Amino acid sequence: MTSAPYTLVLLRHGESEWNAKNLFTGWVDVALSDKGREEAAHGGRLIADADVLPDVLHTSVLRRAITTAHLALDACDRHWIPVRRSWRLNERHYGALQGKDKKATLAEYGEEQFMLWRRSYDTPPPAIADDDPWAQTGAPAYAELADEVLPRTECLADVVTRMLPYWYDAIVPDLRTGRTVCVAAHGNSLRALVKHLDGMSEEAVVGLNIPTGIPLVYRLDEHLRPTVRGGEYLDPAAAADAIAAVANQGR
Ligand SMILES: O=C(O)[C@@H](CO)OP(=O)(O)O
Repeated sequence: MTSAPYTLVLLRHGESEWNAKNLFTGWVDVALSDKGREEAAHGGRLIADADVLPDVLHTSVLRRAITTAHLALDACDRHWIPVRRSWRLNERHYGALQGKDKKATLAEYGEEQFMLWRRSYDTPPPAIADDDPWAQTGAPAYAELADEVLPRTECLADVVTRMLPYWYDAIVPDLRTGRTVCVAAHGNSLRALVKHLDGMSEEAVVGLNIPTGIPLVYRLDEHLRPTVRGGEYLDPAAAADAIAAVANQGR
């Protein structure tokens, strides 16, 4: 059997208020719904039951990931572990689609364009205008980001490019010390990370969806390659249902 010295726990935030309303969210800083808070605490109980207690936490700077991590870690008595946050783990910036209804967007632009924007690897949605109410221009959370680095839209390829430096510079060093690392992030930033871990092609990642609130555990070998491709969901049956629900959003 391949030895697996490193353990990585990926956690997509629980359902957000905008997931519940079926709105494109991206960098808009929405809260968890009550169901999302429940999912987060349940995720923490799954982590405790599977005995993959995190030693260190990395989150995005968006409250739905931060709150999810807090509730999950509280539920498994790991609320006290050190934490680092980075915009590099944020959800994909959804450009001018932020705040738009998914169903209405599908009806207006048709299946092909809708899926190109949602899941194609390298087609970003139209850029958001700086004076759009859902733009992040001037937001204090990004005050340290140079204006030309602050995204106005992103495709998944852009997320891979901005996420990987954080993987190598912040997460990998924690794994290498033998700590169990929890990464609390988002559907598309975790798709970018899973693509990297599993060595997925650009074509294959189009079909990858990550469910909310169900921990996904990767055991990694000495080269940081997964011992099980795709990792292992701590509740595989619930994950399968939730993956189908994410894939069908807008319909
Ligand atoms: O709206 C978003 O930011 C994301 C995640 O909720 O949606 P999608 O799954 O459509 O990429």
